[in-house]
Amino acid sequence: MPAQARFTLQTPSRPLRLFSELWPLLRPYRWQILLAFCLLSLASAILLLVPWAFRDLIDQGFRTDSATAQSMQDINRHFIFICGLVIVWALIVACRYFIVSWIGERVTADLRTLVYQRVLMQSPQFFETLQTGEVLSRLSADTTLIQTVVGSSISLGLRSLFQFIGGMIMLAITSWYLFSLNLGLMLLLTLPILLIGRSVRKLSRESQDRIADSSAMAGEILNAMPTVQAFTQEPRENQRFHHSVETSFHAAIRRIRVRAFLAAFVIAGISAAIIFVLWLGAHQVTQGELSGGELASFILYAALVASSVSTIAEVWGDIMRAAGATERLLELLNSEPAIRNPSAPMALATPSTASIRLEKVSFYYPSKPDQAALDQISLEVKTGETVALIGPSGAGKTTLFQLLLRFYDIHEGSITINGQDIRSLSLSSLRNMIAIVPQDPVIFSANALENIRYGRPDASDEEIKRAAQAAQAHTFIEHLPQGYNTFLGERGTRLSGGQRQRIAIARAILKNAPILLLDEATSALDAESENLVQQGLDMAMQGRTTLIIAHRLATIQNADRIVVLEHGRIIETGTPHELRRQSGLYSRLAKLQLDIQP
Ligand SMILES: Nc1ncnc2c1ncn2[C@@H]1O[C@H](COP(=O)(O)OP(=O)(O)OP(=O)(O)O)[C@@H](O)[C@H]1O
Repeated sequence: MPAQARFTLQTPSRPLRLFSELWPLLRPYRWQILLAFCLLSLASAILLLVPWAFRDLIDQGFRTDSATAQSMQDINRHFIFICGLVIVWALIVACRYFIVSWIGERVTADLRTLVYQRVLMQSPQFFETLQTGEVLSRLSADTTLIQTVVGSSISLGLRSLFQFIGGMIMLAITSWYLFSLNLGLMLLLTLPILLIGRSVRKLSRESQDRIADSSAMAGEILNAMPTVQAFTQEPRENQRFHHSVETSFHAAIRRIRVRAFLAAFVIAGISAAIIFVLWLGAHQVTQGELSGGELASFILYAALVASSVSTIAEVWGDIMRAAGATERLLELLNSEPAIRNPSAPMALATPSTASIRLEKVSFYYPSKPDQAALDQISLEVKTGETVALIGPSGAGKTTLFQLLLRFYDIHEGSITINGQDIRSLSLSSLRNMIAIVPQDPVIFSANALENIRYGRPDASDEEIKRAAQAAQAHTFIEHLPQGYNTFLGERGTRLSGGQRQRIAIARAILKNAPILLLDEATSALDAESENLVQQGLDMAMQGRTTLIIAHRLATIQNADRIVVLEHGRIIETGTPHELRRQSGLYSRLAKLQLDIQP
């Protein structure tokens, strides 16, 4: 998919702003966050005490003038104190690690659920521009990045920040002169680090986008394997995927190169500054301006500060990377569905019966704004009536079904069910009134029982079997290796086209909705099964308002009325008998299809 066609939405681009947008996700765990923060502060404080204890150990414990039993005891006491500090520190670190990782996992799980919920709310228009593979990549790769940051990098960064601040304070206490020199040099280094960090973020978003591209491509091809193999396009698809993977590799390498440079810059710059300051410190000791213990603790604090800075730089890179991922997830999370529930939905007037009325309906697909898919369509279908829609391919028959289900909103006119505009009903009550057998039925990777139950989740096994019998699916299901418990394979790959259609019909019959939409429901059946299924459908249609799309006219001879569509307009309407007598499209088709003598 070309980059410009990808679904995009304006989101704030500053990393900290992005994280503040994540705050609603973190808020439920604020007590855990507070606890982690306390443990973090405590661990950092303890770590900062260690060089202090060493200073005392060197300056008091190693005094050459008093190698007595007393000084040995002092040394032992100092060592026991340091050991105790380290053990407490280790325990606190373990607790903090557990809590912070827990928060990371929890927030990621919540984020995945939220994004998925949001995606399921979207109308078909959304999926025309965003490939499923890309959504999957955002759900897995992007959320994993955020998990890394929330579950480890932030705590690492905070710990380093505490150590950095604490270390700087201790440096200042130990030797103000050396400290101010150190600080000046470090400030000089900050600006370039921030600038490089910014470019890491841009490159990171780029790299995640390229990964999503290749996932989207793989998703599409894996769904179309039989076609790929039938056209022997495997080498081409391999090549295309290879190219896409290479592009994402190069995008990742560009990011890694900048990060590597950032790491080298930080380590070299900070170390050089510290070595320079230590060199000055060593001179001070020889001149008696600083004690040996003070220089030793200064060295330890400086090492602590240096390692904190390099961790902060590393974490900053991670945060920039995750900011790119957050941006992409927020796009999904903030995307408003094109079709929304009305703010105050009307209750259904009569939920068990339905009459449909279309008045001067015009509709343009969003991707074809200049070409009307339906043009000034007016049609009334009374309760219990069966109306067949026929017409050449592309006439707008399926579109009409999509509009009844409110997958898209019309541009002109109105669609009412029982006199209520469908835009005033909640999406669920509207769609609960309609059972559809689509052109290309979907079979889920579950057994036959569960696949039919999709029509009505609370249906009993008995009801499911009755629906299957009505749809002429019972016999073939019974002959499957484990009968109704047979796993039907992903997307029903273990079923024939006709069998898939019969499962879909059973599902629609089970739903028991007042409106039945059949989109070429029997097109994949042989004449004999078609006849049988037709009987099932005839039963299902009884008392229901039915719209049938059919190319084979033989299947709609019992319809109350036939509506002929062409180029999005109704060109003929009447009973099969009436239309036969006119010299329009229907009678021409009927001559071709129905009058053929064997
Ligand atoms: N999602 C879409 N985006 C843009 N245009 C679309 C979309 N779906 C259908 N169309 C266009 O709208 C017109 C009507 O399509 P529709 O699927 O309703 O035809 P149909 O009568 O059901 O055809 P068929 O008998 O082949 O199923 C066609 O020109 C088609 O190209």
